[in-house]
Amino acid sequence: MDTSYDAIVIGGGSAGLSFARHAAGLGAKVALIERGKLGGTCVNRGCVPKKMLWTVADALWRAGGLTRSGLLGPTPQVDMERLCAARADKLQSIRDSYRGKLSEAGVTVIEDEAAMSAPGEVTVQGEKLHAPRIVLATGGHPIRPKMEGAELAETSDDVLEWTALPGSMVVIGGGYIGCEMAAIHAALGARVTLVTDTDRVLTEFSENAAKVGQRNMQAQGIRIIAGCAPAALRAVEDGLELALDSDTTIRAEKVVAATGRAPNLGVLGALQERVKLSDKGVIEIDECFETSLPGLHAVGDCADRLPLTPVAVADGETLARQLFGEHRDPVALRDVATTAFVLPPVGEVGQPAQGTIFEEEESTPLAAGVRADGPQDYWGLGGSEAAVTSVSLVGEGAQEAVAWAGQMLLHRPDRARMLRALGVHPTLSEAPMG
Ligand SMILES: Cc1cc2nc3c(=O)[nH]c(=O)nc-3n(C[C@H](O)[C@H](O)[C@H](O)COP(=O)(O)OP(=O)(O)OC[C@H]3O[C@@H](n4cnc5c(N)ncnc54)[C@H](O)[C@@H]3O)c2cc1C
Ligand SMILES: NC(=O)c1ccc[n+]([C@@H]2O[C@H](COP(=O)([O-])OP(=O)(O)OC[C@H]3O[C@@H](n4cnc5c(N)ncnc54)[C@H](O)[C@@H]3O)[C@@H](O)[C@H]2O)c1
Repeated sequence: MDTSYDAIVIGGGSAGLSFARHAAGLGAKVALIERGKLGGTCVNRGCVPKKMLWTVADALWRAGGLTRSGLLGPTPQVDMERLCAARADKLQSIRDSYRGKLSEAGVTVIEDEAAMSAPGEVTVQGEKLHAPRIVLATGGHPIRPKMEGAELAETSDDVLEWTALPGSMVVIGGGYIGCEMAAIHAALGARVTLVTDTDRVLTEFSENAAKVGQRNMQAQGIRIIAGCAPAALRAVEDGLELALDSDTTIRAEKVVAATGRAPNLGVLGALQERVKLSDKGVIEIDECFETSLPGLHAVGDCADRLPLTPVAVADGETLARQLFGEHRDPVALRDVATTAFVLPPVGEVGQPAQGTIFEEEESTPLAAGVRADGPQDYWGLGGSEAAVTSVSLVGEGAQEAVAWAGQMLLHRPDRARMLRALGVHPTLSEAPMG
């Protein structure tokens, strides 16, 4: 094994893969070290398997809502064996494609656990490797709530490997993961309760969009208990019992903790003392993704950016260009579009905290896919008449539309200019034009 490189990247997820391929493409000699499966969280236990489940859940949910509009026939059933096989094939094909791209780019891939042994030095498989630039792209892991019996709860890592669907489940946490897991499994037929310690779900989104999202989840049959941090979890004969307080308990087959994630920092060993963390507990970085330890960079979920795949991928490429090509500024986080895959999705881009200048709730049922019992749609524009700075959407297709809305926001349009583009009728896009 070669022991000297221009850069060593630890972690083969979205950020690490992007850095390695781009740095090697710019002529650098790069080693990538991954202890698990190539592709990391997004490919193996995040976005991709989640979206596969969501797609099946969405189809069932749509079909259910269309019976009153005349869609009849046998109710579709989920065959978990087929779904798991399709998932395994899909994930393997993505991993294979990454492996091919790394090999084409000339990246040395080492599949084992890496540890930093000194600045500029990484130990793997008993060998010491050296590089003037070490890049941490180690991602994160789910954290459990502080309560008695928390170890009995499963996490999104487990849920995305389930081979059978539960009849009932409690989800703790009302963030992206909690809401997505709740909406998907409710559509797949489980009786779902979501318990969160905040006063509403999806607090990362603007209040009114999130409230519409929450009402849609309730309309799906999900029981939402807000403002509550459960006290204890214990095993009972037919499943689990979650104590909300001293008097109230809920029983369910499965309990899922979706109470946040923390960065994987074990790789730092004794060097951790020299690497500054932000208030959020992730690695603090400067404009060049450099940590407080010179020559050590961090990208993706372990760093203080936004824990989203497109950001991890863009930051990996930006750092590669900064180190081995021409300087490029990191993408501005204010312009990153995002979506919670509930039913229908809640999407947002920009800075909604700057105030709302236009809102419409419950647009025509036609826009909601001709469902007689259509869920509520929502359209919100934020900013000022002179400069629209955010778009919030709830409705079918919001996950696609919000990205294009983000393209418009890059040009900082005034409201009149933004509304000059007509929406397509009958779709979610036409609401703010009317
Ligand atoms: C359930 C779920 C759903 C999600 N859905 C979406 C979505 O729809 N859209 C979206 O944009 N984002 C989504 N995300 C977030 C997205 O998955 C992450 O932002 C992204 O995967 C982060 O990539 P990363 O490269 O920083 O980290 P990771 O993908 O976590 O990669 C880090 C890698 O480092 C490896 N590693 C760690 N320590 C070591 C070590 N010491 N030695 C060697 N290797 C090591 C790990 O094995 C891992 O493979 C989701 C996340 C979850 C959990
Ligand atoms: N669709 C997507 O793009 C997508 C999907 C999944 C995850 N992600 C990314 O992953 C990140 C992590 O997601 P997440 O949902 O794990 O974390 P999160 O921090 O967004 O949500 C955690 C939720 O759990 C609640 N909570 C924490 N402790 C609790 C307790 N003891 N009792 C009750 N509630 C409690 C919090 O108030 C919060 O609502 C997100 O910020 C997001 O960037 C993105």
